[in-house]
Amino acid sequence: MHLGLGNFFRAHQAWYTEHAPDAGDWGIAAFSGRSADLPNQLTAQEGLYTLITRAAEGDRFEVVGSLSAAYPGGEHEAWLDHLASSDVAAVTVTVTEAGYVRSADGGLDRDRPEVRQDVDALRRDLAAPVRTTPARLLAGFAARRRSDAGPIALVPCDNVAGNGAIAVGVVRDLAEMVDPQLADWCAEHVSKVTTMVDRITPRTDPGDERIVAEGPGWIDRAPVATEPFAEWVLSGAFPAGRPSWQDAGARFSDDIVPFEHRKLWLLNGAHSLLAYAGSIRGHTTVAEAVTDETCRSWMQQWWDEAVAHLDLPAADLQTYREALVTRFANPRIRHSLAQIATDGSQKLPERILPVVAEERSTGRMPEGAVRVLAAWVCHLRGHGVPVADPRADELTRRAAGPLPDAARRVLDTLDPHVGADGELVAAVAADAERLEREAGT
Ligand SMILES: NC(=O)c1ccc[n+]([C@@H]2O[C@H](COP(=O)([O-])OP(=O)(O)OC[C@H]3O[C@@H](n4cnc5c(N)ncnc54)[C@H](O)[C@@H]3O)[C@@H](O)[C@H]2O)c1
Ligand SMILES: O=P(O)(O)OC[C@@H](O)[C@@H](O)[C@H](O)[C@H](O)CO
Repeated sequence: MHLGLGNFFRAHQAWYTEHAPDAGDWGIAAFSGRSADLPNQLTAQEGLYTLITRAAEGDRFEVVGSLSAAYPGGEHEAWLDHLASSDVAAVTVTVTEAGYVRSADGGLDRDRPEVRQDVDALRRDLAAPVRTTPARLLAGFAARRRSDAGPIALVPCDNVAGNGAIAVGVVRDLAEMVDPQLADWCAEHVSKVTTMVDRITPRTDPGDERIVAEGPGWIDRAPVATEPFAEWVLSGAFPAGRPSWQDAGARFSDDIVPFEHRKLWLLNGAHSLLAYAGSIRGHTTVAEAVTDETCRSWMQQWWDEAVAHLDLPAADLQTYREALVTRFANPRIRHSLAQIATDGSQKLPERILPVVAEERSTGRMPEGAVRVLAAWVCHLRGHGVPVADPRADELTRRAAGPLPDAARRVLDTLDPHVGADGELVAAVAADAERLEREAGT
């Protein structure tokens, strides 16, 4: 099963399943977050869709057939029925960083109104409709317990370090509020799988339907375009089995941390830098921003700081950096900076702050990281692409007004230690002033 039926899942987990040699033994029932458009369209196409692999030299087309059913998120009964079946061995999840509804301490944000509503609903009836991801998972596991369908693997595929522990943790936090015995059942039956996922997959371009019609000649109302590169590293047990993803290129590792950090800091960190600083400089896509010499030098500066804290061979990291420049510069992938800039409050703690903490603990001022934070502050002050963030109101309020104080108020929301670091705040404020000056405001 999958929760978070969107473009990335279709280009990544569904594609790995399609390419596993035992693909014929498996199928995926996928549920959207809420919207019905994509699941309904996919159902009308019998779950089939075109994956366009978009290289700089041209497109390759393939029909992916691993999706056996697609449901709007609201179809809660179907969700429970599937999870209650012993045929289901694993549930993969892509619901964005914000979808895990965590508080600053990393656990479930118990005070969020939607979490409170779900707790009340589940206390009344474990099969009641619920909205948040932790509650949907918990309700599904309760249905599985009722039907005695056995263990299952929980496989989050969002860009968050330690995503396995995070997903299991928010479900456990919720279970303890709803039914402690269910928490015990989950501890015994839900296997935590941690993953590093990578494949740049932007929103579908409106012209892609026509490209598919004119290329292979298929009528497809839901194609998805992605880059040629794909990587999946997993760590954890699958007690009820899984497709042979390793034969489709996935890697299983007991030590996933260096891979997670390499990807989140180098790829996603650079993406965030380009999204905020690049859009302030007038760019709209990653490919445009990365051809700007200034943005590129800022990116290299950030990478120099980040790689110093990665426990991987230097030559591998250099190769990875060079490949990233090529991937970002792919002129045929239109990855909008506005899409990447969303939810900065959830992303920057993953992508930038671990390096800031390491650097500051040695007394250094990481100028590359400072620039990312400064560009985010400017973004919250109205520069570059518009703000879209679950905490947008609070953040834009904090970011308004004279700069050193505004920067401190904003950084405080990411991590109170960061907000309390006077030298860092001053450096971010000075950089933000510079960026605003250069942007002509
Ligand atoms: N697109 C990429 O290049 C890429 C690469 C690696 C990882 N990812 C991960 O996958 C996630 C989804 O990316 P996508 O490109 O598929 O996006 P998308 O917008 O195409 O699909 C996202 C899906 O998640 C659901 N969703 C969104 N917010 C939710 C929430 N708060 N609670 C529950 N469901 C929610 C949506 O309804 C939709 O079904 C990213 O946030 C990221 O963590 C994406
Ligand atoms: O998907 P998000 O919103 O977490 O982040 C935007 C991009 O940085 C991200 O999607 C990358 O393209 C992806 O992580 C590449 O594997």
